[in-house]
Amino acid sequence: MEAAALVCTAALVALGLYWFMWVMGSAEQKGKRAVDLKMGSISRDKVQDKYKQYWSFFRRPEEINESSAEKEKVPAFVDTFYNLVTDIYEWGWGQSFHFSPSVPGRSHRDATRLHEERAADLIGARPGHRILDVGCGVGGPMRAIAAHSRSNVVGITINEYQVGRARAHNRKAGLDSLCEVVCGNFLQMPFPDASFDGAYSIEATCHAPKLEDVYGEIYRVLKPGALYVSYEWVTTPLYRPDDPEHVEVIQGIERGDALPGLRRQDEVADIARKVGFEVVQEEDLARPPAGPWWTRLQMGRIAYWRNHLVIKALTLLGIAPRGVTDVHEMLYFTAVHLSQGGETGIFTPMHMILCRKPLTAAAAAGDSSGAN
Ligand SMILES: C=C(CC[C@@H](C)[C@H]1CC[C@H]2C3=CC[C@H]4[C@H](C)[C@@H](O)CC[C@]4(C)[C@H]3CC[C@]12C)C(C)C
Ligand SMILES: C[S@@+](CC[C@H](N)C(=O)[O-])C[C@H]1O[C@@H](n2cnc3c(N)ncnc32)[C@H](O)[C@@H]1O
Repeated sequence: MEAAALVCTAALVALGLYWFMWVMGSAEQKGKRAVDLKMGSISRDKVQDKYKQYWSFFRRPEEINESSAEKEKVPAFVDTFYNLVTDIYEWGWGQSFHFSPSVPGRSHRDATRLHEERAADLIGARPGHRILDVGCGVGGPMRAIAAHSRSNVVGITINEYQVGRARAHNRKAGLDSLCEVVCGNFLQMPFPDASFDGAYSIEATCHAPKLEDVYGEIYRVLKPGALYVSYEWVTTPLYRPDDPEHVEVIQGIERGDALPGLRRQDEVADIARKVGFEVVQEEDLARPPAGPWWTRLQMGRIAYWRNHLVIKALTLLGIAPRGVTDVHEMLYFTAVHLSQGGETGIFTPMHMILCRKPLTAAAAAGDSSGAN
């Protein structure tokens, strides 16, 4: 009898562990399981070192912009960052690596899709168009936009591992005839001049040390008359650089998100005009009546602790590589800083700017008008 009870208890514990670690996947989607957490293209034994290198580079984000040698290193460290975080993002957030305003009565998944479709509508994407996705991640937005507009979307990301993930997801979704993914640097894109009918970037250009460099490249590859929309990460006018608490929050966001210094909201349109764009519309999509984007991060507190335990256990069992716990801990603090940035209103991840490449070069040279 005692032996039977022991066997039953052992079976229950084993079942519980299996459920906790293998079945209970992400907070949002069951696309990625904890046991499949890799660290991109980094080999298992290098994860901890790579994380340390990343952290020592981005620990003092304010210093990166002071030296051009440091600025040049940014894309390589951003690539390392996405090797470290891509699987954790997919596991704990889903295939769209961005925020969206919450929509009462709708799921996060719906709110995410609506935010993505809005970008497609703003640039008038339609069947037959060739649209560029600047910094495409694993392609969540690309698939939503291709399915919504039936346009052909070409995504570019600096991270090879994301290219593989995005292509696999595209195939699985049956959208590989509309979606293409290229590995490359958006500061020097491998596309001919005037080869796209439209472009968008969702929470990606914040990784560029100089916004004019990426905007200049997007301008180059767009056809005259084509539209470009971006959801930008910026500090708002409520941010006070002389308030140590504000500085702590903003630097926390920069460190944990591989950002070489956040820009101010009022800088973005000037930069777009500087490279030749006409600014058609500009709006912080996080402002009321939009629902708060940061509550999704806060509601996940219990999920973070569960995830932390799962990752710790998998590391102890030798299933997840050493270093994953450090990356996960960094992300936890990033989430705290992001939600403080949202609550205080000093930061927004969705400052929307809609730009047009003028039809003629003369119009581009002559444009110094403001947004209309
Ligand atoms: C645009 C960027 C990324 C934005 C977001 C998609 C990510 C920013 C912070 C990430 C996360 C923080 C906490 C993680 C949590 C500890 C873990 O258990 C599960 C995943 C997180 C929720 C993770 C998910 C993605 C983010 C919200 C930047 C990089 C420009
Ligand atoms: C936060 S993710 C957003 C991904 C996608 N837009 C989404 O919303 O799911 C930022 C993306 O920008 C890409 N990126 C950052 N710097 C880049 C660069 N210099 N060249 C190309 N891609 C870059 C990253 O690889 C990543 O795919």
